[in-house]
Amino acid sequence: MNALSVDNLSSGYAGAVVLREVSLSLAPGEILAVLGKNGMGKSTLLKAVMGFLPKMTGTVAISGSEATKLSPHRVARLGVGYVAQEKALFQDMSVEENLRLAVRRPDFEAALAEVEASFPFLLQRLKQRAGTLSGGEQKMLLMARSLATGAKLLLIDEITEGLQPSVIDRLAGVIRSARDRHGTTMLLVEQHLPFALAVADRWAVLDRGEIAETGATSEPESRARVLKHLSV
Ligand SMILES: Nc1ncnc2c1ncn2[C@@H]1O[C@H](COP(=O)(O)OP(=O)(O)OP(=O)(O)O)[C@@H](O)[C@H]1O
Repeated sequence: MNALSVDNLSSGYAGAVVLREVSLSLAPGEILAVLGKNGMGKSTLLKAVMGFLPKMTGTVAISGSEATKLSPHRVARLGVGYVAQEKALFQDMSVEENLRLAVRRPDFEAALAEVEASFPFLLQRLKQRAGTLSGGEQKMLLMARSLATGAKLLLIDEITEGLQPSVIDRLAGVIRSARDRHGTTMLLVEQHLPFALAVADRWAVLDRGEIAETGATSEPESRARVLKHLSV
């Protein structure tokens, strides 16, 4: 059974159709990178799957459960985490409070172990107010927090934006390791092509709200095939 199945999904904003009959599926533990130029509908896809936007037509199923009409809260309860700047941190709360609020499991120690495995520097910052972390550090906390929740499916929107190259490399390792240890399935929207190709198993290019092309990242011609769509 697929961890995520999206079938013929169309969605958008008050009268404007952005996604047009998008279909994709992810097997459990699979990582799919969605690429494309600015404004092609990548973030819209994640928002529609998460339930922030109305689905005009089509269906979404999460681990076989029908999720097309569910609110974000109910989608989250199916084990889905949404990692995006706009659903970001509680700026006035400490790093620890941010983790405690997101991680509802009783064993907070296990969550801290997950943080240590991803970005250990955060353990020295538990009492610091999240809003006083640097932009890059906030992104690392966002990612560490999502992994610590134990979500089965993560929807990750441009996590690399604004991060320095060494942190991007570390993040790639963190994501692959989390997938290998927990079998987390991930749908990630990315602008950073080398990161996307290093982390994902498969890629899909969105062009004006439609899936234009897909491939496996193991295929040597992947980079050239994606770049063809990204040139202005
Ligand atoms: N709240 C909104 N109301 C109306 N239109 C919107 C809204 N949010 C996004 N759009 C439009 O939907 C289209 C797709 O936007 P989306 O953010 O999904 O693109 P994207 O592929 O993620 O782009 P980028 O790489 O620039 O982040 C754009 O034309 C955008 O202007």
